[in-house]
Amino acid sequence: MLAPLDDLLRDAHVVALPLRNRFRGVDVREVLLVEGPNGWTEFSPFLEYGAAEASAWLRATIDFGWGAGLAPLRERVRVNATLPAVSAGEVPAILRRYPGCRTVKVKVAEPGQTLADDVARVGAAREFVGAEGRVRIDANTNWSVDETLRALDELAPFDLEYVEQPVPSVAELGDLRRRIAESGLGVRVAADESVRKADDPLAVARAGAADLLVIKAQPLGGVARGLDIVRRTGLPAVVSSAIDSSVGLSMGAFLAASIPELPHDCGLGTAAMLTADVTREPLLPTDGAVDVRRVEVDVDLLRRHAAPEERRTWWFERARAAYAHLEEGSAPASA
Ligand SMILES: O=C(O)CCC(=O)C1=CC=C[C@@H](O)[C@@H]1C(=O)O
Ligand SMILES: [Mg+2]
Repeated sequence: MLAPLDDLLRDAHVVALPLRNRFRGVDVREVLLVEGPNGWTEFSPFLEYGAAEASAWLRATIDFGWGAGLAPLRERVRVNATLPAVSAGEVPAILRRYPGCRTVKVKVAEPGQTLADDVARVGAAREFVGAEGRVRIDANTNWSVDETLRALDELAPFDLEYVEQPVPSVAELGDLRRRIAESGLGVRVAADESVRKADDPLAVARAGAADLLVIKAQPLGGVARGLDIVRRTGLPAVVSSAIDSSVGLSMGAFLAASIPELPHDCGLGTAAMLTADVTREPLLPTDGAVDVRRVEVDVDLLRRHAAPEERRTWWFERARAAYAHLEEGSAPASA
């Protein structure tokens, strides 16, 4: 049962949170926040997403604010550091914002950069975490299978934990996985966009095209739906953020806490990427982990970081269009 839209939007706030470093082309993260009976919840699909895709995010928003919720299996979730496509020299200062984290996820294949830039950045990350640390890379579908194999060969000295969605399609992921096995490169393949942007989030697992899944709470329709995908695929899962405020990160933390086994650290440390947040107690990584807790939004911070009125109007219209999809029941299967 959907909460009435007016209930949803009546006291909603839209804030603009600047990032410390550009990430996925974003310098300022706009999010809509609203308080439901369960506590604060977030609606923050990336700006370029249409109403159909955004409807899965809105389903998550409603569920986290008004839904039944799941009892967490743990109070803390180990998280990785997230490294944007910065120069090797900037790496230590950024990674020091993730105290106690033993895993680093490195953005690679940034448009306009070279493989040499990626090798230098990954090398700096491996140096920072040491031999016991874990290093993973995320190319966000920007490579071909051949480019991925070449990159993995160049990056072999850094002993990668896994490569996240280097190529666009399920078929290419499957082809890459087979060729990695043949080559003896020994790098696992994680699916991300092939889960959260697919009409059928289970297809990549059914195709045997990934060793593990990146699971994001808002894009997949919330905690219960995210857990259902993990259960139905039987694959190891890494719960990762959508560069949300601490409110959306809290949703991700509850999802991570609902999954019985977490063999890889989760991508939920991204409050450290924000120069501002909406709570006096942001969900920042400490001792390599984040709390599984709801966050108390601070009214003064909402006011200080409020987006301009025209942006609030844009977000309200966006929520209405996404809600219309939910009401028509035409939300994508993954929602
Ligand atoms: O997984 C992490 O370490 C942080 C989250 C993260 O990397 C992402 C969040 C949202 C969209 C993408 O830019 C990116 C990803 O592809 O996983
Ligand atoms: Mg990814």
